[in-house]
Amino acid sequence: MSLTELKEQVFRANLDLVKHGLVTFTWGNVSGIDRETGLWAIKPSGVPYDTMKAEDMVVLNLKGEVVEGDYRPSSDTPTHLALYQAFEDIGGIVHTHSNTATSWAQAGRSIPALGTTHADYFNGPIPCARALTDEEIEGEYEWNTGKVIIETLEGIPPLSVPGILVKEHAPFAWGKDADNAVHNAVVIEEVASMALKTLTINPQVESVNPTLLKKHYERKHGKNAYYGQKK
Ligand SMILES: O=C(CO)[C@@H](O)[C@@H](O)COP(=O)(O)O
Repeated sequence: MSLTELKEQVFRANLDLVKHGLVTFTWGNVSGIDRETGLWAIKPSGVPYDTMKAEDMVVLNLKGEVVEGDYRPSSDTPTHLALYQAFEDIGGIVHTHSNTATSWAQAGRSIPALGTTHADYFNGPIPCARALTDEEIEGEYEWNTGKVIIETLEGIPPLSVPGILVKEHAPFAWGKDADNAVHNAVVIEEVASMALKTLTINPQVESVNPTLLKKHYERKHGKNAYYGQKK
């Protein structure tokens, strides 16, 4: 993929956050990586979405060095870098402050899998990573945010649970590319909202039947997936 194509793809994915109502002002970012070259692009920090252009995307390598771009990259760049370094399967990352998912994060609660909408995308609860310590906040804060995400995902294949909440902060989502990561960020907000309503209507609900969770997850993502059309 050319750098122009990568920047265009990441730019469009960032605009999709606006289209899906996942960002207020500049509160979010999307990145995407070309695994063949190890180069990745992320939106510039604090640039309004309505004036941002594809050529404003900042390109970095997997050491975190900027290789192209006139702007300062997203403030969350070290978090994205930590995740790309740790998880070779992921090709795109999204961070938002979408309302309901952020409310779960602020409450420090994982989002339980309560039904098939959730199970179609997440093979289990959407975990809530711990809050950062004072030392982690005062040190390399954004890098340490990546570190607590990686710590929370230990033993979980990242594409089977393509997103997480960070306590006192907000959601992060990922996917096979930038578009897929945005798709998963939309799903996180939707299932966060549904779970909140479900538990408001009936606080006794605990979890979807695990057999139903497995069926729905595997029919979309399993070895013998049959949802949708053959590629
Ligand atoms: O988390 C926050 C703010 O709390 C940031 O992710 C958000 O404002 C987006 O910042 P950038 O414009 O990507 O630097």
